[in-house]
Amino acid sequence: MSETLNPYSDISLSPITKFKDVWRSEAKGIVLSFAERIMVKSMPGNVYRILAKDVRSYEFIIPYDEKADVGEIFTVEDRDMLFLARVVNVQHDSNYNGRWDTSIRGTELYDEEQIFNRVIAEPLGCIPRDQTKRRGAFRKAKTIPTKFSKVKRTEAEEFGFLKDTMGDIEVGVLRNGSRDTDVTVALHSSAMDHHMGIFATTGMGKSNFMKVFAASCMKLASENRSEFGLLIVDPHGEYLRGGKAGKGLLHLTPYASSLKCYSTDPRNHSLPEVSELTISRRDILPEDIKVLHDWTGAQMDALDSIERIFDGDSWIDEILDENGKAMLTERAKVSEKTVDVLVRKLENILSRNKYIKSSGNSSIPGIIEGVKSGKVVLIDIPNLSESSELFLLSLISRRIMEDYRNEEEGRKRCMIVIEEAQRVLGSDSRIARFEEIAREGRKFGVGLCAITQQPKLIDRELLSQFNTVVVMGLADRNDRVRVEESAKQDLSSLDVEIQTLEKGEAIISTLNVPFPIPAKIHIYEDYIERLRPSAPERRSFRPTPD
Ligand SMILES: Nc1ncnc2c1ncn2[C@@H]1O[C@H](COP(=O)(O)OP(=O)(O)OP(=O)(O)O)[C@@H](O)[C@H]1O
Repeated sequence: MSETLNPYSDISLSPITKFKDVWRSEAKGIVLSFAERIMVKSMPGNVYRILAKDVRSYEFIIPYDEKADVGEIFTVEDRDMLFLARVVNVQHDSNYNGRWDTSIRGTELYDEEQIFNRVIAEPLGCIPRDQTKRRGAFRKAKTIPTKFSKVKRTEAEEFGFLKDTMGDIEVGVLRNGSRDTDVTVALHSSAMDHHMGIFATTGMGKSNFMKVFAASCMKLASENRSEFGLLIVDPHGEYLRGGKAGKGLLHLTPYASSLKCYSTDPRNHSLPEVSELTISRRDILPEDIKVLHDWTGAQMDALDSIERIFDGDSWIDEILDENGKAMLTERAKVSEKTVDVLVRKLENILSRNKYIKSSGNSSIPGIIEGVKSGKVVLIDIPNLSESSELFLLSLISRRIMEDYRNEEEGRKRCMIVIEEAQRVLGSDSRIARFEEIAREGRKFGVGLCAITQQPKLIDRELLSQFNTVVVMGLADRNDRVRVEESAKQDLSSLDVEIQTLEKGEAIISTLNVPFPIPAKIHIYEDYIERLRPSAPERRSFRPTPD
């Protein structure tokens, strides 16, 4: 049942009521009653009054023709305390106690003085009025603001306390409803080995987010402030030079020294910033190639036997040789037919993945060195199959984990980006390597950044290991529920807001910030312009003209 705005039953002043008349009256110098003043004070500067309801939900009303956006943050002023609350819903409401009077009033269907919008807002916390800039002053609200406290749209300076809680990896600005503020939103490097999930329906801005994130990491590395290296394996070839309209990481020329690129695309090999990707046969273990095919049970057993019988450095050469084949049949009792199929498949893999070389240098030591020194390492593999992508990602991740298991002074932590993460962290499609990193990577300083359009397919328990969640618009209810269930901060009340997010808008739940932050992610192309020093630098990579 809707609550009448006029709390004084003995005064027959109808709610939003007579606003305009009363406002005019005061302007004319007519003395108003206390209740009338409450109404009047709700008008200028869009100040409202809190009406209800409890510690978990506030309600106030605004004129029927005024807007409040889901996600917008309002401040409730209660003497020396400010309570912040975020709009979770807006409803049509009236003083007709739920029964709409539809008789014609003049030319209208309703009496406009009796109708209003009821705003439902979720408390975020409270802060002493004189400490809005002080670190740690903001805390959860354990009580409700006094009834009829003033409510108004939160001003930029009241977000001052948030500036202190932000981290070092800039990704966007704080969004207040649909309005962007000038408060920078930045993630904490220290939270990155606690894993990060980027969840969004297709086209909502995941790749743009990753490029902005990588650009900030490159900036930190160039300033010697990077705390972790970032590994990106890009099967779409969009991060290096950019896509059709967008720009790539190579365009961030001032920080190019913090980017290490490897590519399988010969067109990129002439660029001095890019090395040709080569993987040596010696780098590969039988377990690595398991992701490259749908092997039968017998073939899987044979691969396990190879691991036991042959030397890890030379097993590919040995198995391609007649003596090696014979050894496998004799010592591991693998049937000749299975050995033949296995060898044929292996030859097939080698001919399709030309970056696997029988001799020469491997890129892997350089990749690991790049990550350990806190750089962004980009592995550009356009036109390779999905299985080749997973093979490379899995192989490099294994080598990183092997390295990171040993203590090493001065080494930076590492974050591995996985696109379409449901393929490797799914309830039905897990790859042991990534499951292992999700569960225990943080012990060794290795974190995952899982990007997916379908978080509902990610294993529930693995998802709960993700301490930073960036949600960018999820149309599917099951996807939202899965993310809301596993996020460390309560996102359930933000369901409507998540459904209404536009491209590039996000809700970020992460460690060290007091509530899930509504953000507008920078557009990469604009952001790198901002990062560019005014004096142009001479670099060998010449971006193609726009
Ligand atoms: N922060 C942003 N602000 C404004 N527009 C954005 C933003 N991020 C992305 N967009 C718009 O959305 C489009 C799609 O972005 P992007 O390619 O990053 O989405 P995606 O989620 O990675 O898509 P896909 O799932 O198809 O790979 C961009 O071309 C751009 O027009």
